Amino acid sequence: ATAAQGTQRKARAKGVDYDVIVLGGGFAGVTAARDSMKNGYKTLLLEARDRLGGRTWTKQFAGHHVEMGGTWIHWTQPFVWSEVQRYKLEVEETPDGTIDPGAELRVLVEGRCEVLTRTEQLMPVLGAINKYFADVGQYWERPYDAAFQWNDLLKADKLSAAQVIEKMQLTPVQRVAVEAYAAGLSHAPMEHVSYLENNRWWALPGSSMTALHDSCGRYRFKHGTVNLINSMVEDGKPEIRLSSPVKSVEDKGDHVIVTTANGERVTASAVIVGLPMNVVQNVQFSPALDPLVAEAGREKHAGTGIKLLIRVKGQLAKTRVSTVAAETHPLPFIATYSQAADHTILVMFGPNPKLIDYTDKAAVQKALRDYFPDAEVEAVDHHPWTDDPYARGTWCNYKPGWFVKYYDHFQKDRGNVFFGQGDHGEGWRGFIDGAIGAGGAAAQRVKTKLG
Ligand SMILES: Cc1cc2nc3c(=O)[nH]c(=O)nc-3n(C[C@H](O)[C@H](O)[C@H](O)COP(=O)(O)OP(=O)(O)OC[C@H]3O[C@@H](n4cnc5c(N)ncnc54)[C@H](O)[C@@H]3O)c2cc1C
Repeated sequence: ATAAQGTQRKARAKGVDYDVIVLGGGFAGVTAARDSMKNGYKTLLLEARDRLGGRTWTKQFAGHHVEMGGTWIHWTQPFVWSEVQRYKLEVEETPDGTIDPGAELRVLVEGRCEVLTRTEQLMPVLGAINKYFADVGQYWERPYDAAFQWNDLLKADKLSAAQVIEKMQLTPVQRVAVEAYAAGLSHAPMEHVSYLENNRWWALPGSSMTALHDSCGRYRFKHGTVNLINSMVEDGKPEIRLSSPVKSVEDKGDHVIVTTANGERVTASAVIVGLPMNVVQNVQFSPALDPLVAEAGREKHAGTGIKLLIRVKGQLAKTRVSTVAAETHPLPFIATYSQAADHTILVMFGPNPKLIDYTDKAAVQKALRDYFPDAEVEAVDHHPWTDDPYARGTWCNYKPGWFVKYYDHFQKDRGNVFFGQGDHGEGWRGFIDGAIGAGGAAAQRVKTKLG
């Protein structure tokens, strides 16, 4: 991303360096910084890494540009889609990523690989997945308004995916598919998967499997998520300091002092926090963070899995193909990411990044051969998001019991410190869309405060 011209502007209040300082340069922070500049404020964005984008990262892998983190977007996601329209960004389709009639589904079950191709083989699996989500209307008639059915949410808050699936009458094949599906949405082991969170995803695009797959696995930025990050930066031109991890934030009442680990000290009238839920407590806030916000960060949201990119020789099947297995298998959910004449890029989502050494091509090939006996793995890559000190997790999903425990404590502004974190909020929380929404809303609240 380009650095900027924010320095040319003067802060409005006397005695401060900036009107607004934004912490974190993911989609939430970049949106907040762009909007603050557009609102007329001298704005500084402080980012710990040497790049912007946070949990999105467009990178080269085995001859393709790929996304190591957040990837798919859709027009049912209002904030990101308005950016796509605003900057006229191109999107491209993913060749696969769906389990629907017409595709081939390989299921590892009871030590064998079942290949489901015909509609009558696939329908019972799709039916079971539909059944898993059958209660959605009871909880999420309005997925942007948790308060609307709050009492119903509280009743189901403690339910894990594992508990719900346990009570369903399923064939072994159906069970594997439903479990892989629930764990795939949450990027977490089954007992950490909140049934309510799974249902929220189902409700958001319109409570159908086609709509869910289209919104979470079909369309992506043709020139990468970095294309939108760069468009926002060029548009807003905030001042940006990379490699500047924030250490402390002190609200003095009429100004806020921000100190970085490099020892820089900058002041502003307002601060917008765009940090991930799982690391926000590493910054020392004065006054202190709400203890429950810090506790949630230490406990960590459910998203702790791995997204692995695998380049394999040739094509694995004649049709579109996806695979599912139990969560104890190293590769429990695979779809096609890109195709070329002589190779295929697969994307794999699993709940446990430590199950095998995912940097080891041979280990990945061995596991892949459970589905495709002749598969030849040419390259693998992933980013260890859960070990990454500036993320400590993948996409945000609440654990069972979190609505009761934490919901009322998230996203509460305090004094001159405003919380615009993509891991919080209503609707597509935990997505690129939710981050843009949260950052934009925080910038708007700052505008109301500063005038
Ligand atoms: C593997 C994976 C797959 C995903 N798939 C999708 C998908 O397909 N579609 C989708 O919409 N979403 C997806 N997501 C989720 C999406 O990427 C995130 O929800 C979104 O990018 C979060 O944006 P954010 O700005 O809230 O947080 P982040 O992107 O994490 O940004 C926070 C920033 O704060 C910085 N930071 C942390 N600590 C400090 C500090 N002390 N000082 C300064 N800066 C700091 C971080 O370096 C980071 O840049 C996926 C995420 C992952 C990891």
